[in-house]
Amino acid sequence: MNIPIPIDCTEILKRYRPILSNSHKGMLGHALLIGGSYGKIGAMVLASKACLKTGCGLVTTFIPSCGYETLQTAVPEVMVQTDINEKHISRCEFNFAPQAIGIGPGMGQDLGTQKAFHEILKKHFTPLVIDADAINILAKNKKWIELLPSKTILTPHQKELERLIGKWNSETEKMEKTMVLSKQYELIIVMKGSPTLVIDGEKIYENTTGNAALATAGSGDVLTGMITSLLAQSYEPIDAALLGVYLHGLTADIALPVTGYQSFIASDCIAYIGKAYLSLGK
Ligand SMILES: NC(=O)C1=CN([C@@H]2O[C@H](COP(=O)(O)OP(=O)(O)OC[C@H]3O[C@@H](n4cnc5c(N)ncnc54)[C@H](OP(=O)(O)O)[C@@H]3O)[C@@H](O)[C@H]2O)[C@@H](O)CC1
Ligand SMILES: Nc1ncnc2c1ncn2[C@@H]1O[C@H](COP(=O)(O)OP(=O)(O)O)[C@@H](O)[C@H]1O
Ligand SMILES: [Mg+2]
Repeated sequence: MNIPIPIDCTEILKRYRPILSNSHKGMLGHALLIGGSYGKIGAMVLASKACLKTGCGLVTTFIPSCGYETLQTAVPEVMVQTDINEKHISRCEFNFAPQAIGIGPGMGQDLGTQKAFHEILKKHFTPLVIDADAINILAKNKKWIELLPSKTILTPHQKELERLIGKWNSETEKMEKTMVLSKQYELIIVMKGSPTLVIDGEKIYENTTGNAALATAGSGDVLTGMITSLLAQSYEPIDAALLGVYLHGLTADIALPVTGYQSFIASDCIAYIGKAYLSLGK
């Protein structure tokens, strides 16, 4: 097994691009986040706010219509397009060309939503981040994995990974199975946990930031928004995955002396993205 490459400050500074003084929002990417369902619009509030706070110029969400007012009120900077269905996504049609799409947070797995997701995979070749229920839907429809563009980023937690690759008997077997999937379909797999590992074919990266404060509802939804933001800003997919995971962990490390472990919530993760960027020192 290859030795993991640490995702530390040195590795990140090789990949991080400071903002140009003449930047305008049109140069900083337009991200599309697709997800949410009745009772889980919060996942999209978190993901879309994190996407903006990570530097994307424009962010549009596509959600079921029940979430319209909630999202517009919670994050006025984010644009909202709605599905014809009230409670879950059933037909995903949008009227612009995003630089990156993040899909899955809070989306649910209704059969209509599965069909809509299949249509997106058949029609769009935009750089993709696949999380949560989008991973669960792929696990139920394994043939659809072939439709993912090369270097699509998947962000499973342990249970989602198990749904995707099946059970394992040891950590080594878990890694081997994940690497097989990554190599077979040219996917970048962010194995979320403590620590988070990023698999890109033969390469294994191990994150050095983050702590148990992140064990809180919605912190993965925030990570999806952050990685989608970096992809939309034209980072290479592997750089977007590594920088996203590193900054996400840093928010919790910086916040810890203020919030402690227990009171840190996903919204704190978003609030500390600015300090995480500043700590890169550029
Ligand atoms: N405010 C909102 O709108 C929010 C919306 N959300 C949305 O909800 C949807 C469902 O997402 P989800 O991850 O909660 O459900 P699911 O995939 O069944 O996993 C749960 C089970 O998996 C396990 N497990 C989890 N993590 C693990 C780990 N690190 N290591 C090991 N095991 C782990 C654990 O199993 P256990 O250990 O209990 O057996 C647990 O019971 C999804 O769309 C998401 O985006 C949430 O983000 C919350 C905020
Ligand atoms: N003990 C921990 N140490 C470090 N990071 C953690 C820990 N627990 C959770 N995390 C991180 O928090 C995030 C949780 O993601 P996920 O389970 O998808 O949450 P949600 O679906 O509620 O948004 C992942 O990035 C994971 O690595
Ligand atoms: Mg999650």
